[in-house]
Amino acid sequence: MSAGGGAVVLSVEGLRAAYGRAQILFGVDLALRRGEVAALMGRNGAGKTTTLKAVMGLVPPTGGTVVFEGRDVTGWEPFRIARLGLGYVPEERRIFTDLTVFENLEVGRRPLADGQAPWTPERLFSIFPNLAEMRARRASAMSGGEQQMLTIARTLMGNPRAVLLDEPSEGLAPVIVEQMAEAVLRMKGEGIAVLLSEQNLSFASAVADRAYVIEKGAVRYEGTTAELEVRSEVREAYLTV
Ligand SMILES: Nc1ncnc2c1ncn2[C@@H]1O[C@H](COP(=O)(O)OP(=O)(O)OP(=O)(O)O)[C@@H](O)[C@H]1O
Repeated sequence: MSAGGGAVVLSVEGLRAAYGRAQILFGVDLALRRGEVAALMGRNGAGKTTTLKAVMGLVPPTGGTVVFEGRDVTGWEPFRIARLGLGYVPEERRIFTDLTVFENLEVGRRPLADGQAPWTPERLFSIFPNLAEMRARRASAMSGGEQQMLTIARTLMGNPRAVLLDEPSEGLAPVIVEQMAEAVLRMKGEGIAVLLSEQNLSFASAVADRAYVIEKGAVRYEGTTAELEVRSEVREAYLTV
């Protein structure tokens, strides 16, 4: 599938996945271009999380292809895909609660790919200023939203070129949602391509250039988030409850 614009970093074609006998994805097509933020939208149970997991190899694809930076990684083990430079931040937080913010970041450090400026805790603190203020704090003493930011920051310590973010705004207080949006935009500013799953159109519009709307395991609509704002019939069909 051609996405137009910049070079395609991640290309997903006809992706199928199932949990046992329950088929969930029926051929998902999407592309993420270099340096863009794209939103994967859809109602609860539409298949957003399953799409991200199937891309990452956490759920084995039963059909279709996942190509990352020109390499067919379909069904590879997740750690191998991550090593190629595709980061993944699940909905549930993955941090060490007994470690401080700074220590959690250090634990995430990975050797970098050729020619990339490596992330350091100091560089990350400029993207996540709220984490800078609590660098010596144990993660167990942080709010859920702060832990979510730390999870993202720790993923960046692995120097990914693209990141999959599963529902980054879910369950966060409005002020933290704003900080999260700023952090996503700063990631984009650093040249990292981001594919995030999202139910909330206002968050998606704030951060994403384009949106894919998924329902019953297939993409039903693709367009800019600005277009989605005015296409009420699409929102009513696939987004509003
Ligand atoms: N481990 C699992 N075993 C069986 N079915 C599952 C499993 N995980 C998810 N499902 C089912 O797959 C479908 C898609 O779920 P998925 O989590 O991908 O949706 P989603 O769009 O991310 O929604 P949500 O916003 O609720 O996370 C749902 O019907 C869900 O019940």
